[in-house]
Amino acid sequence: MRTSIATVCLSGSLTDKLQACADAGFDGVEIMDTDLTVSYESPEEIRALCQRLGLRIDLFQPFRDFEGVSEELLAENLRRAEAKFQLMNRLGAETILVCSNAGTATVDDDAVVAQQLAALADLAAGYGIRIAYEALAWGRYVNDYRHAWRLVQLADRPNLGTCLDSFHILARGHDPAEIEHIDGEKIFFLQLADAPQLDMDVLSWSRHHRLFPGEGSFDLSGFLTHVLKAGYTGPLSLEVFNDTFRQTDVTSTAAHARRSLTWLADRASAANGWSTDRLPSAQSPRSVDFVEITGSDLGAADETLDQLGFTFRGKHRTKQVRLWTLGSTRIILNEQSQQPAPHLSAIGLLVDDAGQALARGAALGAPVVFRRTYAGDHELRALGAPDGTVIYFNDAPAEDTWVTEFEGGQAAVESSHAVDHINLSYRWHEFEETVLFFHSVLGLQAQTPENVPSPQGLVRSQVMRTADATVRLPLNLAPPTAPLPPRHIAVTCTDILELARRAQERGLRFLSIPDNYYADLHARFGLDEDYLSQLKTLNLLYDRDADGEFIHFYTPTIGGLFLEMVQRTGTYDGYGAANAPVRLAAQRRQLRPLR
Ligand SMILES: O=C(O)c1ccc(O)c(O)c1
Ligand SMILES: [Mg+2]
Repeated sequence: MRTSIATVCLSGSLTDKLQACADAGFDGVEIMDTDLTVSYESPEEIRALCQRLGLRIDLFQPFRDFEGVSEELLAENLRRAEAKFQLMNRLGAETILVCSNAGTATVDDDAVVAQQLAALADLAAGYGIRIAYEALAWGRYVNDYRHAWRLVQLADRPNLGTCLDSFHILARGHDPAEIEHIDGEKIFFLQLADAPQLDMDVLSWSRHHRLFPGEGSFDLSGFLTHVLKAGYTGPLSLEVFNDTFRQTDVTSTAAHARRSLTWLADRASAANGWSTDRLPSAQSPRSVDFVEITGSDLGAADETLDQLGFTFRGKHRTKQVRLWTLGSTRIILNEQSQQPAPHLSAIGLLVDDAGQALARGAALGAPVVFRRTYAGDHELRALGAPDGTVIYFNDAPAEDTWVTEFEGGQAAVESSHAVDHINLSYRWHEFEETVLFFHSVLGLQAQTPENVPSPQGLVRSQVMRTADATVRLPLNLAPPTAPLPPRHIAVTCTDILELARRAQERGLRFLSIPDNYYADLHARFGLDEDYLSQLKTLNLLYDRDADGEFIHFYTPTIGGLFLEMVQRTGTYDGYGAANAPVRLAAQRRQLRPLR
């Protein structure tokens, strides 16, 4: 697999971008015309830099609004093109992307348009240049890849081919299977971009919301399969116009981009039984093995866990670490930290093969985290998620392995309590990369995102989970100027009223819910007065849909996190989304800004 990336995906100057592309291991680049225009380096200097960095200039782009025009405009467009061909000769770029006319086209006649493309190709031939013609989804007359391909066939020039861009094809809902009818040698270039499913005009969707493969909802593995089956042998190139990636650190975004192609090539190979570009197989987590909370003073966490009915299982024999459990929920309190505020620092996952999970993550560029272990301690392997949260893998039963290292606590109490979900919050620049991390490394599926209003702006919420929903990670994206919302661990129970009452007796102060919420609950669900007043007394929240009910409560925040107890009835599969704004507003009242 040869890889390439358009300079428009990244922040910085052209030279910054080229350096970052080389560092990330790309083989080539698509140089955007404007990136060169705003550079102080000459085309020869950029060419020499690319050579030194081992980058091929796979494409120069875009050339706009060429075809389907009057004779007079055609002459002007050919003059404009010739100047770019001369520039490309200096740059050492051999292929130019010509996108379908979205601005000045007045002639909707395939014979005429093909003739004009043929004239352009003939002019380009004199400079040794190839034309890759791309149908923009919003092209005036040409906006379907099949139409662009018909025009390329009609024009019939050896140096004229087509450029396929997954965004334009999939955003319009055009069937990608017909790509297999195109002669592979005539697919001069392939651009790949994912995107979330959005209901908006296609131009804005394309210019602002494209994502790297694996981060959106397009079936790019299926798309790539069609292109490869057609016989395309050129580079897989990323062309992702995205408002966030244009601002994020160029080096890490280039690495993030490169990882998305490693994942995609593996997916396509796996789907087709090909042996090339394969990664160690994804280890879908079976369950949450543990959650670790770190901070220099975790006394408040001990108190809260005790009030919720967790069992203290003891102190670690060699480290300043304690363990609390409730059923299969294991919470580790780690005081080996300089950072005073308690925060959710690590998640342990039970997988079938921890070595394989680690190898896959490492092959996808996730840092392997080394942890000092003492003689006799069970060794857990770990990767760093993009925000630094550590993900541990265990493939042996916890109670028989690392749990035995804790001493001086009480015996385990059998119960059905388990981790329901772990809610993780992120800053604006960490989010997409985290989605790609959980999807590519662990095979978690992204659910449809939702926006939750908070007093400091909209919080984007996107759940990532295993196919069987045993491991669920709702990810929250903080508004850019707001403090990071606290993270939380939600634990299941079967009798939440009883559990809440006992917790209250032990002194737990629940996150206080306003009376207005209960008036709204009454209006929405017509709950029995007595039940409603029990919910209100205990600060419980309630949701219901056709599948069942969801009853839950929150503890006050402890530094950067809190706990939630939840009871699901029937097959309720949500997270009480209607209650999230109530929680965010309630927490705002008691929160001071974090990190
Ligand atoms: O948004 C655009 O104008 C644009 C330009 C060039 C491309 O290859 C493309 O896919 C979109
Ligand atoms: Mg494109």
